Amino acid sequence: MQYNLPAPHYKLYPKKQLTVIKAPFSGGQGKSGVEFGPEKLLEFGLLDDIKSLGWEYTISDPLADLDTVAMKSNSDDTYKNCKRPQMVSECCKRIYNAMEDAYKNESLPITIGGDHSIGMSTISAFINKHPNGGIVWVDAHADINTPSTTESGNLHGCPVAFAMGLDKENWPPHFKWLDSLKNYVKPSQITYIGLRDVDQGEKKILKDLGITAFSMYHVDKFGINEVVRMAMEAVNPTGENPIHLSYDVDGIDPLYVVATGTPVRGGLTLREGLFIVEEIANSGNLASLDIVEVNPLLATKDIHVVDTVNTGLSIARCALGDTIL
Ligand SMILES: NC(=[NH2+])NCCC[C@H](N)C(=O)O
Ligand SMILES: [Mn+2]
Ligand SMILES: [Mn+2]
Repeated sequence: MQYNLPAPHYKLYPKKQLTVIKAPFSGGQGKSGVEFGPEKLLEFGLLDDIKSLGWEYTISDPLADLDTVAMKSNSDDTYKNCKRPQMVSECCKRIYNAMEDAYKNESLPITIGGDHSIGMSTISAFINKHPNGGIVWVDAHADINTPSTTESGNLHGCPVAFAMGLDKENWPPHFKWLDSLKNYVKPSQITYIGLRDVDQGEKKILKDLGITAFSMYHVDKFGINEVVRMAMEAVNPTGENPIHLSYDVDGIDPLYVVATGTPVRGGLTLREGLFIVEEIANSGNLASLDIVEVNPLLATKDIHVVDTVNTGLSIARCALGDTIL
């Protein structure tokens, strides 16, 4: 006997077409290796997984002609506290355009990183395509520092603030293109799951703006099923609006995801992490997906790379309709 449960479906993509956007990018933080994330996900079989779930794919490689190594070593590329704004801006603009093209072709964009600074483009592109959409951001971190609050100066800790237009007076001038977009993400349009390392300045922003956020405490208190239900209700009260899922693999506990730049203990179990994705697939509203912060160089043992990359692949498969039964 099997219970009749909701199943994955895709209201926005009846033709089951998707675009893999490669974002081999590490300029939003200091460690090297996260630029090899996309390559590893592909090497471990992302495209076969996609095909076997009945999707057709195209690949978009918007950074292909950039010398990101040279860009990263350019020591002039700082603005006030922010590290590498020119590089981050140039790469993010290209990823924004790649997202826009995918949406235009009715092809589900899956952006594979690379560090999470690219989230500023993916959630901006999403909200400009779907002004009533909702964003679910799975992460140990809130990534909502502004140029004024960031302590590290790493822009992968700031993408949400940029996409919301916060602290514009202090933006590096390179981010003009983002400023000229029609829509910013509104506080009611984003929710977090998995938080456990939030900076003081970020806590104040979350509180002041009234952003719905579910930390690991909430997951323990209510259970993942209820947290996902509340999160979906917060950003998509009618249940009809498109959803963007921005998935930082460090949302999942470092027991499963070792090879990532800013691991924090006490995270989601692998199953909790995948359940979030399954529920979004079951809603029928998935519009786009990011999988970021896989850093294959940050592992002392091969098995750690295997675990981390396979976690990334599992996220992709759950999003695309894989089910256990
Ligand atoms: N995408 C990430 N892994 N972000 C980590 C951010 C850590 C810290 N809050 C910072 O702003 O530097
Ligand atoms: Mn994170
Ligand atoms: Mn993140």
